[in-house]
Order: sequence, then structure tokens, then C-alpha cells
Amino acid sequence: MMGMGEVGTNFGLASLMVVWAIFKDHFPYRLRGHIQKYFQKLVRFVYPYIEITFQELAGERLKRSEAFSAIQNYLSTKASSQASRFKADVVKDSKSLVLTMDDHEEIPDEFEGVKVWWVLNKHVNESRSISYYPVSDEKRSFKLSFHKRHRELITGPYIEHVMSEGKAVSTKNRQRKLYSNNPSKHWYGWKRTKWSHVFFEHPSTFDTLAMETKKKEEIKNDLKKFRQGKEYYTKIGKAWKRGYLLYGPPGTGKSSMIAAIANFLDYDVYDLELTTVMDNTELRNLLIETSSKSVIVIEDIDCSLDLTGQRVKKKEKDGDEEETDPIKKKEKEESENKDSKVTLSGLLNFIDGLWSACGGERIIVFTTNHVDKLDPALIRRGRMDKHIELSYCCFEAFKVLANNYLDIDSHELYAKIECLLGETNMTPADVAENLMPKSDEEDVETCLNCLIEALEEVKKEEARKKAEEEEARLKAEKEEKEKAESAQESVKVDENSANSVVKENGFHKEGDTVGVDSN
Ligand SMILES: Nc1ncnc2c1ncn2[C@@H]1O[C@H](COP(=O)(O)OP(=O)(O)OP(=O)(O)O)[C@@H](O)[C@H]1O
Ligand SMILES: [Mg+2]
Repeated sequence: MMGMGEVGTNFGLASLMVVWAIFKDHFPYRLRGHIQKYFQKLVRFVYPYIEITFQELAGERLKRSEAFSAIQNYLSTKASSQASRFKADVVKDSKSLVLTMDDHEEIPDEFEGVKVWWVLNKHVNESRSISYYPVSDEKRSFKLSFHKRHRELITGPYIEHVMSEGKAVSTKNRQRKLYSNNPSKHWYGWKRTKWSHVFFEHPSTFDTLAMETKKKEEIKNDLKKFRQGKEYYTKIGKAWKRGYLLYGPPGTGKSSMIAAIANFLDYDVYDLELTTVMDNTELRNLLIETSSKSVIVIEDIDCSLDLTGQRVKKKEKDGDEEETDPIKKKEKEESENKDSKVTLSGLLNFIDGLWSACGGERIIVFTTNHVDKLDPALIRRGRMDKHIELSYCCFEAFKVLANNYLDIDSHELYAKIECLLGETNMTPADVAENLMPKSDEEDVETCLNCLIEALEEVKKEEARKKAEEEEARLKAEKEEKEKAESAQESVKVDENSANSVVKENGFHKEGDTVGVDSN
């Protein structure tokens, strides 16, 4: 609370205000402006404090102001020890309680020995206006008061301190979100949102991820370096973002790794479904609406859009015959219209065009099952900085899974499993499924034996396939050889018959006179 001197000053100010309110209307209108000017000078003299107001709703569309949220979070750390009336909120999986100051409560704060006061004001709007967008009738604002001689310190370093501390608190308290993009027809109207979200609660972490420890550590170090790299990225003149390409067969842990990355960095996830994005402009608009500290994911990039084949397809379409059946024609037109018109260059711009730099601190992840199908321009370093192959389960990866699923570090059956894993291609998803106990009766040994059985089955199947392929190859080779031989035969036959024709006609290549009767 303010000291005695400050109370006295406030009282003096209040008296002045009352006097002004009573006599204001008795002055002629033209004089009122002058008097008001001098009156405010007097107020400033009697009341040497500066007040700054931070409104909750700001901007054209009355969006919640970032500054207001940051102040609220910052003060929540002070409120617990200084205020007597609180509002309580439960955050993060209902596990922690956050106390914020109640309306009209005053909280003092100190910065470099200078005292300031915060008050949360609430103003209820009496006159209801009709608006297309729902607007709250309650207007809240924070008022910051401090002595005018500290203007520089408070409006500069102190406010910066409040903002950064507030943002850090909100990062710590927030429940992370998994966003998915809405089709553009839902972008307008009062329910306008480009992204819908649910809370992100995927349990995958780098500890549960089955892959070689060395590779895992390398990825974790890369992510750590990125997270701490704000200054470094500024220094080298690069936007603060990093591209990851995860590739490998289905069920090798690409999606699990994305979740692990998001959990490791404590970032939100934006799952971008490219097929619902109609064109490059929409893609850019979606990008602008993503927040920093996020992982933007485009899964199965080779299936999302035929980026590489788009030009070829177009040419093919141009060459197509005109459809004459009116129903088929309409169907064709509709399906063409539905097709996303996002192009490769649009996507490249999304990744590293000028717009991609707004906000910073973003990881962009592409996943694919067929890395060879992607356009090299899309995955060159600088765009997709780190290429990570997720492959079939090796023994090291199996040990992680066995530890997760069965709580074991070793077993006498491990040697056999190691040998079988070396001879077969089984995805971590299949290994995990075989390791998982299906009932309370199944113990560790049963599960490991179940995996061994499955691996032997796969081994047999692979051997059978290999034999079939070898047989098919040999057959094809034989057919090829026979074809070549018969082609040679037919050439020989043709040559012979041609020669005999020449002889019959009496023609000879070496000279017209040869064999021709001169008489
Ligand atoms: N490397 C792994 N570590 C741990 N679990 C894994 C791993 N790979 C697969 N799994 C298990 O298999 C399931 C499927 O894996 P995931 O969805 O990550 O595969 P994917 O590579 O994304 O497959 P797709 O290409 O079909 O999308 C996961 O829920 C997880 O339980
Ligand atoms: Mg996946």
C-alpha cells in the first residue's frame, strides 16, 4: 500500500478533482479549455505519479492483448505473497493451482529499488452495442503507477522485465496444444479460426523411443542447441527455425518421434493437412497464425500432394481428350476443383520464404515413407536441415522396447532375439505389439517367446519371398535369353532369304555388271 505521504497526496488530488467537477460547468465554454490545461499542470504538480493503463482487449478485433496476459502472469507470482484477495485457476492437467489478483486489488512491486503499484480495474459497459463479433461487456485493465522521476527506468527496463517474466510463467503453466488446420470455408464468421486444437497429451518421449542410443543423443543435442540458439541464429542471419525430415517404412516411429520432439522441447504441435489447403495464399495465412515455440508437421508429404508429379499431371491433363459425357465431365471438374492448388514453390516459400521468419522458434517436420519420391529442392539442407532415417528394429532398439513393455534389462532369450533381428526386417511397431502382454497370465518369457515365434515366421516368409523373387528373376532372365536367341534366329533367316532374293533377281551389291549378261 502507498505510504502516509502518498495517502496525503492522493487526498489533496481528490479534493482538487471535486473542486474542478463543481465549478467546471460555471466557466464559459471557451475559457474551459484554458482552465483545464492549467488545472492538469496543477494536478501534475500535486500528484507526481504517472499512470499507465494496459487494456485487456486491444486492436481492431478486440483480441486479448499479449501485454495484458503477460502482466497477469507476472503478477500471479507476486500476488500469492502480497495480495489478500485472489482468483484461483487450475492449470496443466489439473495438477497445479495458479493464484491471480482479484479485481481492484493493489499489488506493489519493486524494481532496482524503485517502487511501483499495480491495480486490476474492471469496468462494466452499460450501453450494449450490437456487434457481429461477440464482445464482452466487461472491460478489464491493469493500471501501473510510479513516481515520474523513474519514468525512463519503468517504461523501459521494468516493462521489458515484466513481459519476459510473464511469458516465461505462461510457458511453464500452459497446457500444450495439438492444432489441426480447418478448411478455409470455416475461416470466416464469428466462429472464425484457422486452426482447431485439443490438448496435446502424447506420452512418447526420447526414453520410450526405440532407436540406437547414439542417434537419439545426437538428435537431442541438436534440439537443445536449437532451443538455446536465438542469439546464434541472429548472428548468422538465419531465421530461427529448423527443418527435420523423418523417413522410413510404416511403423518405424516417425509420428512417435514428432511427439517426443514436442515433449522434449515443450512446444505446441501444428499438424498441417496439406490436402485441405486450397492454394499458396491459404498456406501462408496458416503459417502466419502459428505461434512460436511450435513444431509444424506435414505427415506423409509424398501422399499429401503430388508435388513432384504436379507438372507432369498437368501436361497429361492438357493432352487428355475432351470428356463428352456431361455427368462424367462435371465429376471430373469437381474433383479438379477440390484438388489443392498448393505448389512446390508455395511449399518452399512456406518453409523458408520471408514469411516463414515471422515469430521464429519453429521446428518444421516432414515425414515420408518414400524419400526417393520427393523433389530434391524440397529436402535440400537449409530447408530440411536434418534427415533422420527410422528403420527396422535393431537389437538396441529392441532392448528399449523390452525395458518399456516388460521392465527387463536382460534375459537368456536375448541372444536368440538378437540373432533373429539381425536376419529379419521387423518394424518397432510389430516388435512392440508382440512384446505387449495380452493378459495378466502372460509373463516375460511368454512375451519374449511370442516375439521369437513372430520373428521366425517373418524369417520364413522373407526366405520364401526371396526364393520366389530369385525364381522369378531366373525365369525372366531365361525368357530374355530365349527372346534374344529367337530374335537372332529371325535376323539370320531374314538375311538368308534376302540373299536368295538378290540372287534370284540377278542383283549384286558389288557391281551392276557382275552376273549380267553383256550380250
Ligand atoms: N521407434 C519406436 N519406438 C517406440 N515405439 C515405436 C517405434 N516405432 C513404432 N512404435 C510403436 O508403433 C506405433 C506406430 O508407430 P508410429 O505411428 O510412430 O509409426 P510411423 O513411422 O509414424 O508409421 P506411418 O508411416 O504408418 O505413419 C506407435 O504407437 C508405437 O507404439
Ligand atoms: Mg506416422
